[in-house]
Amino acid sequence: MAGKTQKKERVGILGGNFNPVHYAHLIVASQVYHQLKLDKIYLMPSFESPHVDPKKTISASHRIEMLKLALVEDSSSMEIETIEIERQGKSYTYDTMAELTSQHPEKDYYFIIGGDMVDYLPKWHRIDDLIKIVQLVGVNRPGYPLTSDYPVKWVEVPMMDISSSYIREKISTGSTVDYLLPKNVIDYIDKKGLYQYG
Ligand SMILES: Nc1ncnc2c1ncn2[C@@H]1O[C@H](COP(=O)(O)OP(=O)(O)OP(=O)(O)O)[C@@H](O)[C@H]1O
Ligand SMILES: O=C(O)c1ccc[n+]([C@@H]2O[C@H](COP(=O)([O-])O)[C@@H](O)[C@H]2O)c1
Repeated sequence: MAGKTQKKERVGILGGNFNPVHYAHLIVASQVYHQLKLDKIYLMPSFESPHVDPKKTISASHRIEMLKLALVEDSSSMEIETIEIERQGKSYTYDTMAELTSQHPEKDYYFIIGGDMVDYLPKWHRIDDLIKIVQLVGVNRPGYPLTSDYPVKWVEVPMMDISSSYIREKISTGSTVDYLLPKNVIDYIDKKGLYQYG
């Protein structure tokens, strides 16, 4: 229609290793989706998170399977973005978001990070370019302050001291992880014998 500007779609991206996905990831994604009134949220598994030892990460196919299981009940607001898995190599967020923003100029991107990650922003690859193409969204995480020298939009989520490393450690010592992640993901981990040895 002449003279009418199309409203840009507002898309949130929660990047991570998801090794494995847990309820804090899902709650963070859902809270940001609702509080910022976004149109969609993508959970984006990294092939190799820049600050994570690749030896401690299981295969991308297992991580994607677990994400699919976690989203079976909510595929309307949340989806999986596999661009970094397909690209392989180190998953630098600037590289990914530059590719996505040039493929989708009709979208505005909100890149979500937990409070623990905010501290590391000065070390991120091309951070000064990244903040020109996405809006960073920070969510609180127990033990981390809600401040940054970068333009971070803060969203308050219920505090949850849950992490993938805690879950991996509990599984390797035979302790329960019930209610920390979806039951169908726990069943998958059991069936495939994942994380048994730390
Ligand atoms: N409990 C939590 N509260 C807030 N943010 C979280 C929480 N757990 C993870 N996140 C955020 O989700 C994103 C993806 O996290 P990631 O997949 O690395 O999980 P993790 O639980 O931090 O893993 P690990 O314990 O292996 O480091 C990151 O931005 C991280 O800060
Ligand atoms: O681009 C970077 O330099 C960079 C450095 C650290 C982390 N990231 C991204 O931040 C997200 C969360 O990282 P992590 O280590 O918690 O999996 C994930 O998408 C990573 O690719 C990106």
